[in-house]
Amino acid sequence: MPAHVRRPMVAGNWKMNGSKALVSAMTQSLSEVSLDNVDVVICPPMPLLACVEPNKFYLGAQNVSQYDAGAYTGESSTSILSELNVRYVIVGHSERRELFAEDDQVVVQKVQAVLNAGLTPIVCFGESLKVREEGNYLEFLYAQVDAVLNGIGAKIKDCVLAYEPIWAIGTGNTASPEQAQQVHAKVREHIAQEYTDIAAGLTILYGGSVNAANAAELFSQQDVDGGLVGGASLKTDDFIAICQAANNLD
Ligand SMILES: O=C[C@H](O)COP(=O)(O)O
Repeated sequence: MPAHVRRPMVAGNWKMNGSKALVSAMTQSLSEVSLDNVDVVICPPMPLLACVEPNKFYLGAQNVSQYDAGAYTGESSTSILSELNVRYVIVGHSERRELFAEDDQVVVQKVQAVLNAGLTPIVCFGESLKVREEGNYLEFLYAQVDAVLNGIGAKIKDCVLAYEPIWAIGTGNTASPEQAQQVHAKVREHIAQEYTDIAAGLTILYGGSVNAANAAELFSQQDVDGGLVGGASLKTDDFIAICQAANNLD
């Protein structure tokens, strides 16, 4: 059985960090390495999107409005993002869900808006430490995924998924490769119950304290198709090492 049937992806989520200088440094560093076997996505803060000229990587946004246009102060639409060469949009990150009260309904609306614009949502799901310790985390995760499936059906094939256990985000407490693989395989199986062929081809990223030292082992898991990287995506050398780990998979 081939170890990896899906093309790997590494997406760097800068969150509310970075600068024009980091855009230049990252663009330069990525231009100097060969990453032919991985899709690399950089997701800087919204205002920096306009400074990026994607070269050997794709551009991603960390958020988008669910509305098309109009009186929505502070929001950005899919059409504006498209003009800035954005190809991917992170939707449903736990920080958006928790800090900005985005529930499943809003997540679905945003996923629909992104798909309607011809862009690719990176749809995040993940459980808290409490839910994990209570033991029913798979049911919790299935419910998050089902909310999206119920909203978009077979269009799930045009999405990237990202499993981000909240307890692993920014904590250094990375999920073990076995923990990541278990969830990825179970979620893929869950989706396969209705969408067998789509599930097999679906890219499912892992996010939560991915770093240059642990990336290769995480990405070598059969159902882990790459990473959604926070803190380590702000350091050019570390981020490139993570991209190379995905690029160099068997
Ligand atoms: O979107 C990225 C994740 O929240 C992971 O962040 P982290 O790599 O800093 O743990």
